[in-house]
Amino acid sequence: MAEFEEVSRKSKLHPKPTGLKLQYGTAGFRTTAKHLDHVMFRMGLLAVLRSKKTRSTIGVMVTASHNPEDDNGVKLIDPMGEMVALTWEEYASQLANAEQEELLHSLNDIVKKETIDMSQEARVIVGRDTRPSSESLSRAVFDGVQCLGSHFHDYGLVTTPQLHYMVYCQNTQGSATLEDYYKKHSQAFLHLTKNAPVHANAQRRLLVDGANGIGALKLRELEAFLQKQLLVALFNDGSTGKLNHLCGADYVKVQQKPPQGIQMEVGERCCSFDGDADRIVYYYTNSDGHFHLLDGDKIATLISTFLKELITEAGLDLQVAAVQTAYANGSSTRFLEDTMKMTVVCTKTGVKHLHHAAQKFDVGVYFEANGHGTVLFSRAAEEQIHQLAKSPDITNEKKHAIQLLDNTVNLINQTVGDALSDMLLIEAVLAVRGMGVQDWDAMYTDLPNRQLKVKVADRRVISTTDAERRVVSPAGLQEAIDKLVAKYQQARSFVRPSGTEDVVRIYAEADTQESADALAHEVSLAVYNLAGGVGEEPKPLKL
Ligand SMILES: CC(=O)N[C@H]1[C@@H](OP(=O)(O)O)O[C@H](CO)[C@@H](O)[C@@H]1O
Ligand SMILES: [Mg+2]
Repeated sequence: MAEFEEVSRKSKLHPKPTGLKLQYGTAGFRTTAKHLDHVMFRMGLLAVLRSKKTRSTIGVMVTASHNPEDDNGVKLIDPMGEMVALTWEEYASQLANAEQEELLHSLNDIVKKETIDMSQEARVIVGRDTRPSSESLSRAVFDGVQCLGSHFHDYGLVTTPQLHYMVYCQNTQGSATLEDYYKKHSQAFLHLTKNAPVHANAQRRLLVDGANGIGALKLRELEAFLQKQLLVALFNDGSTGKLNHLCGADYVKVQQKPPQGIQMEVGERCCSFDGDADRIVYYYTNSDGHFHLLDGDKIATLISTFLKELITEAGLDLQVAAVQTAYANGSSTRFLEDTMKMTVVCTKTGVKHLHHAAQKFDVGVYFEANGHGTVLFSRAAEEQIHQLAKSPDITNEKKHAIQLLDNTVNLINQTVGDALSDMLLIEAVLAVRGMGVQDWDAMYTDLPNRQLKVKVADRRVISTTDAERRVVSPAGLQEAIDKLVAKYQQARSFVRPSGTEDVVRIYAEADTQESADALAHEVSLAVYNLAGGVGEEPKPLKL
């Protein structure tokens, strides 16, 4: 095709290392930054095709989220701000893996399969995180877009959820600025909190660990819109430390300890973002120095309880459901089902699965235990809420509830989990309900748990079923896990191959930390022995 002449020329400037194979994984491509230039160029090309196909603006985000600073990655964003459709993930892998001389063929193949009208206009928007490699990698994306004769707009440094939101706005309102994003979310926050009770616990400042990343920069920008209604003390703002190094949401969740670089007093409310600010976890230490983590499960519980109460108070008939993965703490599932009488759905790991499951309800609250999540309102539910909020003839009590609910809808970034918007929502709920972080923590007590990783020769030998909660192959592994679990009280364990790292993940929970650690270790030995472990045999954990 004539359109591809320029691609042929330019692609030589972005050569693919021969033989390198990459997969569009759970959250896009992710690997060491030096292997990604050709991938970025090609994702620029693919974004143009996707834009032509959908006749909409498509987003390309350059980030590797919580990975180390030297890694990078790229995620594609579909027209309504959601993650790119599954078939296009496959095209992405196909295009990224085509050897240099196969590139045009591969491109043509996608054009044919998708019957793309190449004369259709395309528009691509691009954003990036603060990694040193991100700027030049985003230039490779621009090159890809331009050599198919298309336009791009560079949003520069933005969080992943901000770019998702920009894509959504471009395709619904025709324009989008970061200022719109800050105004919309901060106004909803201010409306929600303006009449909140003055409560000693809720008044204190919030300590934020910015993971030395983009979230820190963008929090500073957001702060200017908050009229001092939220006092933020920002740590790990990127001025000295390394991105995600000994800090950030992933570190805090997996290590179950505070990040370095934060100065927290007993009982102070703290939170951590991850490297692209699409995850958040909260924590505090109590007077005996004990660290308390309030992860995605606790966040989901706080938010769904709040929404459910407001919906009831407003007299609306809307079903609130929670969507979790197997990593959700068993106590949270029990609390939601038994105490809150809510429908709880369990999906496979990866937010796209949770997002799709949440779309099936009037109000779907979805969170991964690691702190990535948001709330989805069906179009009809949102419409009902907005209409009732405008209605003049309702009681004062209902009016109060519906206005809170209406502002809550406006505060939520429904396109994807968003650390900034989730943070404002949590802060608003705590303020409105006059709750401190300990009150929130006391809603239920987490079962002690442990996550481990085991390296095996080929993690694909492990296949799972029942939303990854049971192993199908290799033979005997599930039976071994069942036997080990039966030795402990309130125990649960499962294993699955990671979608982002070359490891098998082990999860265990039980009535005590000792039991959870012992179970996790025994299950990792079973994996090592039955699924082709490599390297040293897993050792017991030292407490
Ligand atoms: C246990 C865990 O936290 N897994 C993470 C991790 O996936 P794995 O497939 O487990 O590597 O990265 C995903 C992308 O960020 C995230 O969606 C998921 O929750
Ligand atoms: Mg992230």
